[in-house]
Amino acid sequence: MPEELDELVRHPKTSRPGEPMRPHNMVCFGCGEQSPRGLHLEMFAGEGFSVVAEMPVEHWMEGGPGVIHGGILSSAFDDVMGMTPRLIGPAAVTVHLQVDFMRPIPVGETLHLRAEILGKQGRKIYTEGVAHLGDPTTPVARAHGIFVTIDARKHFAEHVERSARADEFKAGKPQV
Ligand SMILES: CCCCCCCC/C=C\CCCCCCCC(=O)SCCNC(=O)CCNC(=O)[C@H](O)C(C)(C)COP(=O)(O)OP(=O)(O)OC[C@H]1O[C@@H](n2cnc3c(N)ncnc32)[C@H](O)[C@@H]1OP(=O)(O)O
Repeated sequence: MPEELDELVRHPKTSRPGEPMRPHNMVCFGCGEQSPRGLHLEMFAGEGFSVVAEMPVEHWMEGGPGVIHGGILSSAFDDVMGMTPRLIGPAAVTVHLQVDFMRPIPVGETLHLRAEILGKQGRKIYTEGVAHLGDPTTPVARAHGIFVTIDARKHFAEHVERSARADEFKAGKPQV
């Protein structure tokens, strides 16, 4: 992370600590409640510049016998960490995601995820994610990611007609 960082300012309209964060797209694999095969993560604003979520580890998420698949864990981190830019304003997309798998994460447990903004420089937002199984002093995974702010309308303009919700988006309802 660079040494010279911008000041972080909470967006006046973002969720307050304890309040739900609005999904960025109802069919998002991570947080969309209408995603047919998604993680259906419900996220809440935490203290400071953080977002928290809980994810029950279900059988369909299995990778090694009885434990979570690494890609599912990475997806969960991507989405929870990807929600943090909303605390300060514009939408941002992942350009870099690094995951440390520290301990096995068994099926049947509930994964507690917390993501926070470490710093911002220009369009780049540096974030960290931590996951535990109920005891915050024993993390089972950690992630670091860089998100870059975008003009969402322009960024998705070329692809939006492939969306499961293309009609709504094209009708000018970017209400997500
Ligand atoms: C009409 C429709 C309306 C719809 C409205 C819907 C609203 C929805 C809202 C919000 C959605 C949020 C969704 C979150 C979902 C969870 C997160 C994901 O899974 S996202 C999916 C995976 N990610 C991507 O698909 C990005 C693919 N990448 C790109 O498209 C480009 O790289 C982009 C646009 C992000 C940046 O490209 P450039 O050309 O604009 O800018 P450059 O100069 O390349 O990068 C900007 C800065 O970032 C650094 N950078 C870029 N990549 C880097 C990297 N890999 N590592 C480190 N730094 C990197 C660069 O060095 C540069 O830094 P320096 O400003 O010069 O200091």
